[in-house]
This record gives sequence, structure tokens and C-alpha cells, in this order.
Amino acid sequence: MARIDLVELSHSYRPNPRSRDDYALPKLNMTWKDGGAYALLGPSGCGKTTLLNIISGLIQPSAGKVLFDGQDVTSLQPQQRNIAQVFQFPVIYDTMTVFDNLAFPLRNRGWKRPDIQKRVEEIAEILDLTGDLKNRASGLGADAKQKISMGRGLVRPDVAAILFDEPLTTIDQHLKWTLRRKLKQIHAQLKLSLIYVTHDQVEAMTFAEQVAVMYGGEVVQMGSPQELFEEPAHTFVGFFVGSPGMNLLPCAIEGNEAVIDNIRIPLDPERAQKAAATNSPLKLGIRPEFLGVVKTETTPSGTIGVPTVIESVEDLGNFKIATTRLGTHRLKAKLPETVEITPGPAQLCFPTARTRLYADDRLIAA
Ligand SMILES: Nc1ncnc2c1ncn2[C@@H]1O[C@H](COP(=O)(O)OP(=O)(O)OP(=O)(O)O)[C@@H](O)[C@H]1O
Repeated sequence: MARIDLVELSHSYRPNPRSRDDYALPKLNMTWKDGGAYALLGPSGCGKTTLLNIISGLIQPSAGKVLFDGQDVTSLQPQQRNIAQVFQFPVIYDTMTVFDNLAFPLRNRGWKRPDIQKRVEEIAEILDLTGDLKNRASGLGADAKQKISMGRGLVRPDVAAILFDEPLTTIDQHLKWTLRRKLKQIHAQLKLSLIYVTHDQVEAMTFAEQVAVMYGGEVVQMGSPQELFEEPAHTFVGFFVGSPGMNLLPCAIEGNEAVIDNIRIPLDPERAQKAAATNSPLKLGIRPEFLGVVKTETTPSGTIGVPTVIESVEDLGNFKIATTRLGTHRLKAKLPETVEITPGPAQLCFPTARTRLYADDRLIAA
């Protein structure tokens, strides 16, 4: 396994790129630590596959370097890079048995029979394929075939990293959950470096220790699931991670308050001062989980109530979503199932410790 550094990396699919819009990846500097379990999360077209294919060597970047443990591998072919890649659709040999499919990458590298036997059995056990080892792959269902494909990626202990490109897209919903947990277990057991591409936040959050969120060819935040939730570094992370996403409202700053349609919301003084010092467009962000809604005069301690109207309340089983109005804006609040709340006049409470400010969509840190 290796540490992977991407240095001043950019890529355009166009022959003569001029502006930023001509680039699938405008400019990227980042490090994937040895032995890490990473997810690369972002919407369709944000550049995830391009980035993965640059790491594996399937694509040569337009500029910049790829380093494995400090060694420049940018000009090396995929087979010279020692990377395993698992794709959306199974890549297996239908006519071979499951055992031979898993053994193939090891035989290719001259492993001895007893070592192959031991390693194949270990991987088959983890993926619940032991009972199928003697069967031909052609007779198996789509789920089992994708498990074999994943097994072929996982079988070699000497690879620099294993790259997964949306490997569970075609897998049955229940098995998806099982396989995500398995991958987590495999990571803990085998200490492999894994990079897992997905557009599904649940998939990213359950699998990875660190999630890199991509937007418009840029990694806008790399952090733990908790960091992405509590301290989104970019408005896109606030919006994309969480359900519903963060409430984001254009605002101005006066003193230690945000002003939105003449309504004043108290802020953390340090963040407010930093925001007042920028000339960039500002947004206030608050997660629906942290936005309080009360129908009473008294608000939770440490918060000041802002008059609102609750337009609707949806009961989603284990929680409720209240849609409220603030001036011309609509905000969502996620409330416990036990809260009795109905449409009508109410107060919104913005805890200052949970209220964030963004300048040009970037977080203003405390
Ligand atoms: N071979 C190609 N030729 C030209 N443009 C491409 C090519 N492959 C990707 N692109 C463009 O590069 C950008 C990034 O695409 P990429 O496939 O890397 O995104 P992605 O996040 O993996 O999306 P998806 O989840 O849909 O696969 C997109 O605008 C896409 O249209």
C-alpha cells in the first residue's frame, strides 16, 4: 500500500483548453494517506471518474504529477502502477470457476500454489463466496459476479491502492448494505488503501473514514463524516451532505448580526467580524437538525427567537420536517418525532454555535 500525492494536477479533455470551464479538473493538490479508507463523493459529472482514472493510469493528466510514496508515476502505464480497480460492472472470466477468477491476479504474479490457495480462501470467506469457489462464474447471478470482481481487486496484498468506481450500482439494495459493511471490515482486517467513488452520501458515510467531496472538478472538502456534517467547508457540502441539506440564505452583516430581509440573527462575534471584513457575497448556513422551532414565547437558553410562520409539517416516521418562512426564504427544521408542532405562527431559534457563515461559498472559520 502507498501514500498517493496529487500535485498541481489538472485535466482537460479538450485539445486547446483556455478557460477554467474547459477543464474537467481545473487544479488539484491532495494526499491520500497509506492505509486510508476514502470515499470520493460528488454529483454526476463532477470529475470523480476522471480523477480515479488519473490515479490508476488509464488517463494521462494534462498537467501535474501523481506520486506513489514520493515516486513520480505520472508517465507509467496502469499495469506498471500496481493498482487494482473495480468498476461499476463485473469484470470477470465467465468460463472460469470462482476460485480461478480470484486466483488469476496471483498466478499472473507467480505466486506459489499453497499461497494462492490460502489467500483465495481468505478473500472468499470475507465475501461469502466460499460455497461458490468450485462453480463456474457464468452460472452465478449479477450480485455474486460483482462480488467476484471485488474479490479480484482485493486479492493482491501488494497493490498501492484499490480503486472502486461505483461498484455497488447494479447490486440489490439489501446486499449493497451488507457489502458496504464487508468493505469496512476488509479495510480494518487487511489494512488496504481504498478509494471508493460514489454519488451516494449514505454509501460514502458508512464506508469511509475520510470523505473527499467533489464539486465542479474541485475537491471542496476532505473530512470525516462528522466534520462534513458539523463544519461544511463549502456551501455545496452543506447542501449535498445531509437530508435535507443545510439551509443557506444570502445575508449582510451588521455588528454581530446577520441581516436577512430586515430580520436580524445573532452570530458568533468572531465569525461575524471576519465576514464583515470581506467584500464577497455572504450566506448564512444552518443545518435543519440545529434550527429550533418553538410555538411558545420562551426559546431554548442561549438563543433569541425570530418570528416565523410554519407552513407545513411532514411526519417522516422517526422525525418531523417543518417548513418555515423567514422573510422571502423557506427554511427546513428537522425535529424529533415526539415534538408536537402544527402550522401557524412560531419562533425560529438559531444557536450561534451552530450557525455558519460563507463568503463566496467558502466557510468563514471561527
Ligand atoms: N472521454 C471524455 N471526453 C470528453 N469529456 C469527458 C470524457 N469523460 C468525461 N468527460 C467530461 O468530464 C467531466 C467529468 O466527468 P467524470 O466522468 O469524471 O465525472 P463523474 O463525477 O465520474 O460523473 P459520473 O458519476 O456521471 O460518472 C464531465 O463534464 C464529463 O462530461
